[in-house]
Amino acid sequence: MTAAQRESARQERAQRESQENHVSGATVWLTGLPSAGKTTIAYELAGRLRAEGRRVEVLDGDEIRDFLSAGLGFSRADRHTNVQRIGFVSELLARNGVLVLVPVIAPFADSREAVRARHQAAGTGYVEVHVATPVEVCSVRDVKGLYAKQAAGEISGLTGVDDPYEEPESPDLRIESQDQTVRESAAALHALLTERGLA
Ligand SMILES: Nc1ncnc2c1ncn2[C@@H]1O[C@H](COP(=O)(O)OS(=O)(=O)O)[C@@H](OP(=O)(O)O)[C@H]1O
Ligand SMILES: Nc1ncnc2c1ncn2[C@@H]1O[C@H](COP(=O)(O)OP(=O)(O)O)[C@@H](O)[C@H]1O
Repeated sequence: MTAAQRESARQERAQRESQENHVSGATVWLTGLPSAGKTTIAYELAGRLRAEGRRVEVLDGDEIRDFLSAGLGFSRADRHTNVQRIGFVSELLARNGVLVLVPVIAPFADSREAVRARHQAAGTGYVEVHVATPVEVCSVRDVKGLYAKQAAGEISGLTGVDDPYEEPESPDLRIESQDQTVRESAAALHALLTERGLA
């Protein structure tokens, strides 16, 4: 079997599995700067969805970097590899009826597009959420002290400061977390998922 035939067979299998699963899973990717609120919103929403009886997983960026992406750094190539690995696992789970919340920076548009294309080819739902908290707010929150470390010259290559963040041009939802509570942010995303028949 050629590589093209293998890829075509893989896509057919993925589409068949997606159709056979009666509960529609999807990947919900929350992209944004460090301290934007991605993780907090993901866990708040996951709690609400689980209480409603939905199968949910959160693919937390930090956990992934401890296991699936252990050894990867923050170069452009490593971030791309990290995002593709997460996208691969997420699509597998989503295809099998799980609603997968992915609070991962994913700073490069081409990396995000490759993940979206993989979902599209398999017929698996994909929702992009830009947690669009401005860097001025993120750097005050500074949950992990990274902005302070960058300012002190202890680290470099911090997304949004001295490393690129390519904003999504047309996300399915943009959350301005600086203007609302965590519950309100999670509720906005819950409303979108309900509208799309995913929650
Ligand atoms: N240089 C640099 N730039 C950006 N982020 C950094 C960096 N060093 C460490 N961290 C912390 O790593 C956390 C996980 O990153 P991600 O896997 O989400 O990033 S990426 O999509 O691969 O770019 C990410 O988690 P969040 O703060 O939850 O976004 C950061 O806290
Ligand atoms: N509307 C909101 N949505 C999400 N987080 C918020 C909001 N308002 C304030 N925060 C706070 O911002 C911080 C975001 O941290 P975190 O979720 O770890 O960000 P990220 O995962 O994007 O790095 C938390 O301390 C959270 O309580």
